Amino acid sequence: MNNIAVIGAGSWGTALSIVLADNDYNVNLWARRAEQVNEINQQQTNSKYLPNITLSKNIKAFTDLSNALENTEVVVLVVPTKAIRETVKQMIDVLSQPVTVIHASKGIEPGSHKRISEMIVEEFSETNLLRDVVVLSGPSHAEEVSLRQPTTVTVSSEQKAASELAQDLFINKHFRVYTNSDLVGVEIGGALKNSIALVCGLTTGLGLGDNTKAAIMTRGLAEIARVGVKLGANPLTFAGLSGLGDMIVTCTSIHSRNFRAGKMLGEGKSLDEVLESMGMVVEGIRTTKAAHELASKLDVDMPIINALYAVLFEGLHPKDATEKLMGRVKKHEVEELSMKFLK
Ligand SMILES: NC(=O)C1=CN([C@@H]2O[C@H](COP(=O)(O)OP(=O)(O)OC[C@H]3O[C@@H](n4cnc5c(N)ncnc54)[C@H](O)[C@@H]3O)[C@@H](O)[C@H]2O)C=CC1
Ligand SMILES: O=C(CO)COP(=O)(O)O
Repeated sequence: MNNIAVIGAGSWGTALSIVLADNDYNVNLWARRAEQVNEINQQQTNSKYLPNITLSKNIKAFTDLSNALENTEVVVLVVPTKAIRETVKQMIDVLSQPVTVIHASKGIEPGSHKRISEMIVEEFSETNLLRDVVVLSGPSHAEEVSLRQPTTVTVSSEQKAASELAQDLFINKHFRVYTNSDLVGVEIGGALKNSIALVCGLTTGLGLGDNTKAAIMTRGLAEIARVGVKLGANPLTFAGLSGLGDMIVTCTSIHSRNFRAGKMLGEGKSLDEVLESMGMVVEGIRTTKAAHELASKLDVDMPIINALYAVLFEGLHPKDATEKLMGRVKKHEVEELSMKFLK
C-alpha cells in the first residue's frame, strides 16, 4: 500500500501529509478550494496554513474526493469536528473499497455528545466500507511537526492491529508514535483540553500569570479525568500524551488557536470578533457546549468548563467567573479524585 488519502488540507492535514511523505508514501491530499490545490501542486506550498514550508512532490492535492480516495486503503481524516459527518457522507458516496479511517481531529459533538470515532462509525454503519477507525492525538502543533521538530503522539483503536498499522505508517525519527488501547480516554483528553486552553488564554488576557495557568491546567485535567472515567476511560490515559501532554502544549504554546482565541476574549474582544480574526478552527468553543451538556447529563462536577460556558454563551464577565471559581466550597484534592476513580 503506497497511496494514502489525507482528507482536509488545513494546518494539521498538511503537516500529517509531510510526515507520510517523509515515510515514502504517496499522499492524495483533498482540499475544497481549487486555488489551494493549484498552489500545492504547482508551487509545493500551502501558504495560508503552513507559511514558509516546502512540500514534497509526493503530496498531490485534489478537489475531487473520488480522485483523492482512488487506490487507497487508508484515509487520514482531518477536518474540523463540525464537518466530520458531512465529509464522511461524501466519502461514502464515492468510495468503492473498504478503508481504515485514521482521524486526527479533536472535538465532541454538541447534542449527541459523540466522540469523533463514534460519529465516523455511525455514518459508515449502513455500509461495508469501514474496516477500522483509529484516532491519532497528542501534543503536536502542525507548525512544529512541519519543521520536523521532535514530536510524540498516541494512536488508539478498539482493534490493536489497526492502531499498530497507524503507528507503522506515521512513526519516524522526528515523529514518535505510541499505541494506547483506551480509545475513549484518548479522544476525550484531546477534545476537552481545548476548552481548558481557552480558559488559560482568557486568564492571560486578563493579565493573570503562571500560578493561575498552572491551577487551570491541573484542575482542568481533574475535570477531564472525572468525565472521562464516567464514560469508561482509563484514568492513567489522562497522565499521558493525549491528556497531560496535550494540555501542556495547548495551554502554553503561541501556536494554539484555542489559547490565542481565549487571550483575545480576555482582552475584551467579542466572540464574533475573535472567530473572524482567527481564520482557522477554534474547536474548544463548540466542544465547551458539548462538555457543559455532558457534565449535566452525567452529573459530573466540572466547574471550570461550566464557568467557561457562562463566559462564552451567557455573558458572564471573565473576572466574575474567576471570583466565582475561587470562592467555591472547600475541597480535598487527591482523595476526591481517587474516590471517583474507584467508583
Ligand atoms: N493545527 C494543529 O496543530 C492541530 C490540529 N488538530 C485538529 O485537527 C482538526 C483540523 O484542524 P486544522 O487542520 O488545524 O484546522 P485549520 O483551520 O487549519 O483547517 C481546517 C481545514 O478544514 C477545511 N474545512 C473547514 N470546514 C470544512 C467543511 N465543512 N468541510 C470540509 N472541510 C472543511 C478548511 O478548508 C481547512 O482546509 C481540528 O479538529 C484540530 O483540533 C489536532 C492536532 C494539531
Ligand atoms: O491540538 C493541538 C495541538 O496538539 C492544536 O491546538 P489548537 O487547535 O489550539 O491550535
